[in-house]
Amino acid sequence: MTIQWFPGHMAKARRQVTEKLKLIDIVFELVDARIPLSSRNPMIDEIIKNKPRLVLLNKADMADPKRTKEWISYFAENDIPALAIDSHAGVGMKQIVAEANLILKDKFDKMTARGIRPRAIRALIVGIPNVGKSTLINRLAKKKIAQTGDRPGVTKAQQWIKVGKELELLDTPGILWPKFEDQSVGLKLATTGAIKDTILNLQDIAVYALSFLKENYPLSLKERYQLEEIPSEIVPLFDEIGKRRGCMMPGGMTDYDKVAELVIRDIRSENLGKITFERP
Ligand SMILES: Nc1nc2c(ncn2[C@@H]2O[C@H](COP(=O)(O)OP(=O)(O)OP(=O)(O)O)[C@@H](O)[C@H]2O)c(=O)[nH]1
Repeated sequence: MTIQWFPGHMAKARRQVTEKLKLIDIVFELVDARIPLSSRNPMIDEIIKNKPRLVLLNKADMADPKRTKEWISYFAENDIPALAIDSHAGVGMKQIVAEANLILKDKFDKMTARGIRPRAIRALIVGIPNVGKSTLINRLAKKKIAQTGDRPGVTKAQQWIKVGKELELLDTPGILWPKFEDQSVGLKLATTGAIKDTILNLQDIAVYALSFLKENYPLSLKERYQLEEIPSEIVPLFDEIGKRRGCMMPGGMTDYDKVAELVIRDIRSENLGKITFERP
């Protein structure tokens, strides 16, 4: 479902998350491992304030493992614990519980010392649309949780989902908006499929993606499209890919829309390998 983020919706989404923060011990901030900055909410620090937090770099199966390591170090240097996970396959689920236990150890030890009976850690998943919140909840719950959604504007009763004995999750995640201010953020969100293609021009997205790949993953580009050399200009690169892939119009002109579509599809289905679009 696409959400139109108007200022009123943002305020409401923020209020809903703020309300839920009162109920929980820790926030699991879900980001896309391929674009860990662009897939973050720009106001997240201000919204969650000093609530303990664990950043989860989701879809790590699609990201460049070398870059994922760099990102985890980057977050650690900023005193934010982070883990790489793949909610789709269920990789990293045990580490989430272990890491949450570690982060909250002091708080829970103090509670025990004061004679408060140990209880499960309570967590809330937050993230921008399409980052994998429902997939993660279902993975952790080990069953499919009904998707009633917590769209800005829709309210429902809170329910806890048990994850083993040690963790409880709020069943509806907090949905927050991405950064929109910066054109390159929009292009990255579109390239990875986080926002609908119709919002941005397909050729613009492909120009961004191909320019990035040319600089950062030239070998993947060469291999996928059987290019001997990568043209230094973007239009000849479109032409070359078009020629190799039969994206031509009658009369021998390159069908640029078709090339754009093909490239974007290839990126999203990992045909160009594991790619990360941002470095710390
Ligand atoms: N490869 C891969 N795909 C994932 C992963 N997690 C989620 N996905 C896919 O990403 C898409 C979006 O996942 P959802 O769980 O619906 O995302 P969401 O954050 O709940 O989205 P909204 O309901 O729009 O807020 C789905 O197609 C998932 O299958 C992952 O770790 N790896």
